[in-house]
Formats: sequence, structure tokens, C-alpha cells
Amino acid sequence: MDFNIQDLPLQGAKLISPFYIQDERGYFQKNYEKDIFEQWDLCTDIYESFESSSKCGVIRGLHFQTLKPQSKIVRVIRGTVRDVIVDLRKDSETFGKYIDVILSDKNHLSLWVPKGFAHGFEVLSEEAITSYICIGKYLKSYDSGIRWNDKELNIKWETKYPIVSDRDSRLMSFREYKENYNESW
Ligand SMILES: Cc1cn([C@H]2C[C@H](O)[C@@H](COP(=O)(O)OP(=O)(O)O[C@H]3O[C@@H](C)C(=O)[C@@H](O)[C@H]3O)O2)c(=O)[nH]c1=O
Repeated sequence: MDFNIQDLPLQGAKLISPFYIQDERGYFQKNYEKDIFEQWDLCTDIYESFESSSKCGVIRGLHFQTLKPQSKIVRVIRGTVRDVIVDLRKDSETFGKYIDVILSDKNHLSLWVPKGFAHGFEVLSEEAITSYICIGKYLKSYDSGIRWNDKELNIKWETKYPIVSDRDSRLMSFREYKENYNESW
């Protein structure tokens, strides 16, 4: 079974093209195979999996966990999102840089979001269902993030007037992150 896994410009992040075939019945897609992920040095100690549905114009994020950070495999079951990850590793050459990737039910791609990254997305279709496989346990009191519209990060969102949760609109700035957090990822 063929997976295609490629490195992205931020070290550790990967774009995954899963095994996908269509026939007269519909499609078959395999998103995860332990051996293949391990061959790529992707830790496969999966702890939880969940999904969310979002309306057009929703922005979620940019989230990360301060203690015992999670790695995540993110994909879109329905619709289209622009997915964004930001490098929060202070010792990284690309600290503070971001990349964006279109994930959709047409391209079937998954994004490997390593520990040490903040993650978020904007919804470009009428609805989007986003699916996550998480390596590491969700710890509610350490669930944190950086504001989607942080001036310094300067992420180019397509959505002009996004729908954002109260929590997300009160997240810290990148500057506050730099001043207050010394995570070793
Ligand atoms: C993320 C998460 C949330 N929850 C709870 C907390 C809250 O009551 C409810 C909804 O949580 P949120 O509003 O944080 O959901 P949401 O804004 O969709 O959070 C997600 O955003 C994207 C960008 C990610 O990267 C995910 O890892 C996750 O942080 O679900 C869990 O129980 N387990 C989880 O793993």
C-alpha cells in the first residue's frame, strides 16, 4: 500500500498523501499504518482521535499544549481548509515562521504537525470536517495558543471577518509566548 510522505520547509513537518483508490463503489483511503509512519521516524504512540465541524469563515487556533506537547495528524474529511502551522521551537532556524497547506476532501492530504508547533486553520468551503489523530494526551489546563491575527506572525489569512471562539480571541500574542515560555520540545 502506497503512502507518499514528504518533508515540508519547516523541519519535522510532513505532508502525507495516503493510500487512496476509487472504484465503482466509491473510494478506499488508508490514513495511518504504524510501520510506514515509523519508517519516517514519526512517533506512533497514538493516544486520541477526534473531529470537528466548522462553518465557512471559521478560524480555529493557533493551538499548542505547553506541557507534554502533542504531535498531530490532521486531515479534512469534508470541505477545504487552509491549515497553518507555526514553529515555536526557540532553537530552530525557522522559529516564528509558518507554512500553510490546503487540506481538502479532494486532495486527501494529511499534515504531520510535530511537537513544538502551533496549529490552526481557516475554513474555505461551506462546511469543513477536520479529523485529528493525536500522539500524546490532551491536558486541558495546558491547552494554550497564540492569537490567529498576531501582528508579528503576520499570517496571510484569506478570511476577512472570521468566526473565532471567545477563547481563541483571548489567546496570547507571539511576543508574550517569547517572553514567558521556555519549552523544550
Ligand atoms: C482539543 C480537545 C478539546 N476538548 C474539549 C475542550 C472543549 O470543551 C471542547 C472544544 O475544544 P476547543 O474549543 O479547544 O476545540 P478546537 O478549537 O477545535 O481545538 C482544536 O483546534 C485545532 C486548531 C487543533 O489543533 C486541535 O488540536 C484542537 O486544539 O472540547 C477535549 O476534551 N479534548 C481535546 O483534545
